[in-house]
Amino acid sequence: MLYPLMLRLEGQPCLVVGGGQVAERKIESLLEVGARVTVISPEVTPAIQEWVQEGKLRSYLRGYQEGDAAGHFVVIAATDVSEVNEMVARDCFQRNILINTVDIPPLCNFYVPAVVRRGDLTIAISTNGASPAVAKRIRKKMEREFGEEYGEYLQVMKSLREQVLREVSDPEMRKDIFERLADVGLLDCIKAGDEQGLKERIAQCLSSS
Ligand SMILES: C[C@@]1(CC(=O)O)c2cc3[nH]c(cc4nc(cc5[nH]c(cc(n2)[C@H]1CCC(=O)O)[C@@](C)(CC(=O)O)[C@@H]5CCC(=O)O)C(CC(=O)O)=C4CCC(=O)O)c(CCC(=O)O)c3CC(=O)O
Ligand SMILES: NC(=O)C1=CN([C@@H]2O[C@H](COP(=O)(O)OP(=O)(O)OC[C@H]3O[C@@H](n4cnc5c(N)ncnc54)[C@H](O)[C@@H]3O)[C@@H](O)[C@H]2O)C=CC1
Repeated sequence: MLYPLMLRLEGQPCLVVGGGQVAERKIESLLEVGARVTVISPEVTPAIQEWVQEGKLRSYLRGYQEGDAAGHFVVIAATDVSEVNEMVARDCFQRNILINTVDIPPLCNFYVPAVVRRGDLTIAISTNGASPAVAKRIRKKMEREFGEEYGEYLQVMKSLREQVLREVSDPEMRKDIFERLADVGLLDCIKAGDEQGLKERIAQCLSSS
């Protein structure tokens, strides 16, 4: 069984070995969260080439050499040559580096989940490696269920939470208010563009404290 984590990778050195379709997908998700990405691969896809030209990542256009993984926080071994991916994984296990080996699940100490993002909301889906295709399908289903309104909803909830943390000193009372706010249908108001209803419901929750 896997332990789910949300990692803060901003500014962290991450290495992707290989520059094909799978590497491209993993690089894109690393760049999205502000990781400092290096790619090592004799050849890269046009999209990766473009990111390099835009200065979004560093590239070494050559094969992986033993020890290249050293000094990285996260490494993704994404070549189409299993022996190379195995060497990368070995380097990482020796150094306690987080390693995702795209073609050999037992040589991963983490898997990449399918992800839905709506502002501060992140939904990560994993099938424990049983079926990435199913993870993708569930991701698409969740994308339909959790619309863009969740971004605004969580912004509202976040600022209300900050306000309550500032203004209400009793933790029990705060907890009650947060649960009422989460329960009172603010999402529906946002979805319907009902500003008035939103204000009324918030006021109701805050005043009955
Ligand atoms: C173990 C894991 C390691 C890791 O990569 O982290 C892994 C391993 C492997 N994937 C393979 C194949 C495919 N992977 C995808 C897609 C995704 N794979 C992702 C994650 C993971 N894949 C991890 C487990 C995640 C979990 O726990 O569920 C996703 C979620 C995240 C991402 O990669 O960004 C992303 C969907 C993102 C999205 O759309 O939302 C598709 C579908 C497609 O490409 O359209 C196919 C073809 C269909 C199929 O095989 O199901 C193969 C066999 C290759 C071969 O046939 O040889 C292996 C190796 C093996 O299983 O041995
Ligand atoms: N985990 C996942 O999500 C998935 C994994 N896979 C697996 O991922 C592997 C890679 O798939 P693709 O990206 O489609 O392959 P690809 O053929 O598009 O890319 C392979 C890349 O590896 C590079 N490479 C080859 N030898 C290298 C070396 N010695 N050092 C550094 N880079 C080297 C090549 O230059 C190329 O850029 C496949 O073998 C497949 O088993 C496939 C689909 C999904």
